[in-house]
Amino acid sequence: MPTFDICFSPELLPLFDLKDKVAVVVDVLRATSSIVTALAAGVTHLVPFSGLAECRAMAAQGYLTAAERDGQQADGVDLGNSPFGYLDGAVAVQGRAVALTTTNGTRALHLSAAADEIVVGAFLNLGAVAAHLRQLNKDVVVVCAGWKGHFCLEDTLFGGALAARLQADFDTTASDATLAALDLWAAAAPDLGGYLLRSAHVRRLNHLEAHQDMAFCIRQDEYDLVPVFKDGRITD
Ligand SMILES: O=C(O)[C@H](CS(=O)(=O)O)OP(=O)(O)O
Repeated sequence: MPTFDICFSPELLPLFDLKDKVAVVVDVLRATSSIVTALAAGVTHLVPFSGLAECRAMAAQGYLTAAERDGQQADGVDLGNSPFGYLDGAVAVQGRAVALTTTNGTRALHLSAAADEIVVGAFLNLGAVAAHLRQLNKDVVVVCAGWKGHFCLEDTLFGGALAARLQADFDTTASDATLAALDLWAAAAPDLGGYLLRSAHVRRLNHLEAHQDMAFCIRQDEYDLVPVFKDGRITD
């Protein structure tokens, strides 16, 4: 049986050997939820950047630019980090490519480069990711983007939810991280929204008046797509 492990923060990635494994990068609030939503809304592909300047420069190549720092949309770009940016019609996204940089999510994607395949996970595409992993039948590491290197509840809960769906097909008992995430998921699942109200990121989003984002990002199985980060691009 393939193994299922969880890396609670990108800072812990040096302890993991991603070679020959599938990395599922997750940043529920909000980068990977926005990536999944962008592709569902008709974006052709996304290119994640670490730096703002490189991201902004992609406008010259016809890209829409999406950039966020500390939760706020950066100056001089088309979109921020809210999934609603791809849904509300203020910017026409259908058929466009997007250059993206965020505080935590794009960093986690780049730091997972050693993996055999890098999958973008969110509650929004939880079932599609689970089905894809079952099909690949390889060892999995969920890479939680966390917040500026710190552990965060929402990404860990995604790891627990994914482990719960894969318990019959993967060894989810070998790592304490997975066992802890499964327990956390069991505690939170009956009222995920209520549970997450206590989390630091939800408090940050509420402070930024991005109240609807959490409610949207915790919807499960909203989209049946599996974004993969390969050769610098994220495509479905
Ligand atoms: O925009 C977000 O949700 C975060 C930034 S912060 O944690 O709110 O400062 O970025 P992400 O890369 O999606 O974690």
